[in-house]
Amino acid sequence: MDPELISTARIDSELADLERLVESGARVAVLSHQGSHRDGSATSLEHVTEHLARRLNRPVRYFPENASDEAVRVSRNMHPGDIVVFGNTRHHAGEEQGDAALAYRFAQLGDQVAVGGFSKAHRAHASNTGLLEHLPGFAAGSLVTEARFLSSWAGERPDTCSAAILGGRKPEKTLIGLVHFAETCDLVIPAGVVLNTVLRALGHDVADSDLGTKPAACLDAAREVLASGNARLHVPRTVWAAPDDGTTPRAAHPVAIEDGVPDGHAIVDFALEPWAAELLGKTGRTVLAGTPTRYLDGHREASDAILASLEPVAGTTLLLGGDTVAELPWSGPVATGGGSALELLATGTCAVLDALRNNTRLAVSNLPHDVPGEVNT
Ligand SMILES: Nc1ncnc2c1ncn2[C@@H]1O[C@H](COP(=O)(O)OP(=O)(O)O)[C@@H](O)[C@H]1O
Ligand SMILES: O=C(OP(=O)(O)O)[C@H](O)COP(=O)(O)O
Repeated sequence: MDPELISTARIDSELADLERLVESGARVAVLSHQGSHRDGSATSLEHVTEHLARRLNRPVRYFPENASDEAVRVSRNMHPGDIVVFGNTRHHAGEEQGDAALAYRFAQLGDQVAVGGFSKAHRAHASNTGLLEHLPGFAAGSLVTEARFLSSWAGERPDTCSAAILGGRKPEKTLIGLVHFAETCDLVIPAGVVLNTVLRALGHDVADSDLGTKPAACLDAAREVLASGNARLHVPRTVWAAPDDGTTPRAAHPVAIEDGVPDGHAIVDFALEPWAAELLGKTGRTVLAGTPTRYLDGHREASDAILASLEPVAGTTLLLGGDTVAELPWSGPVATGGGSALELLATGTCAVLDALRNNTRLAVSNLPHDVPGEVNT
């Protein structure tokens, strides 16, 4: 595997669709995302092209732009069966803002959209919902497969004991996951940044613990969940705190939560209470979204205890999310989307699925002639 690709699961889930398209004579312009314009983490996707070419056993070209006249020229010179990966959509500020002019430029690369990439189906971005304002589109097999698979996990199951473990760093784990599963599950185990937020909402000192990218909104959501009293929440008596950036496993030490996390320290792990481990072993359905601890940095106690309590059996346990699936040793059922899967489970839909439903009108009419103005790059 390419060392830059920690996990290829999300790319590989699109291979069958790409094969089907080229075999039917389509010219395939691939638009995909990684990182963010906001923090400068978006990089070239050339290494992805190499992986695709290897897996598809056919040439796949890379063109680093996607909204320029040159990119449109490249797309118009493609032949049936060609695949070109265009530049990372996150190089543009307008992508995550759902900028209409940028979406229009993306739409010049083709004449229909096959929407895959389930993991970003909850984002109303220029390259997914935006593009569907301008071109007729359809759900690629990868999107249909994940959405259909997850539908059996939606809703409540009063006939069985259910649990949710919510970890990781992204705010969706709190804003969607904690809020939703507190209503529908018998046991919720806050972990990762969700745990730090819940401990803070309970009035504990979490010192320099990571509170994610939307700390205020997540804190409000955690307070509401606690005030509702709906959920049986696991709150550990002991957490593991590490100084500095927590990357040295031996530097972590146990801290009684009542004593508060020492200054200059951050929570990196926690001790799963025996009653929760026992209950997890008896659940009929458990969802785990977000790595529970700083697993790759060697902080593994709670993650290992949780995984040891779970059965890797279809219909019983589901692991959700890019990093979660890539980081944890797990051979059971998974979904490649984290936030998108939580959104689908909580609301029954996602931004992209809604946009596809609205797009049927466009699919039978002519393409729009009104060209928005400036591209926001
Ligand atoms: N206590 C913690 N503090 C900071 N980061 C954490 C903590 N626990 C887990 N994490 C990090 O969360 C990351 C995964 O988060 P996230 O991106 O939300 O998951 P996913 O991609 O599966 O949706 C992991 O890389 C892990 O190191
Ligand atoms: O949310 C995502 O994955 P995740 O919820 O599994 O972390 C998608 O990769 C979307 O990426 P983004 O969070 O950069 O918009």
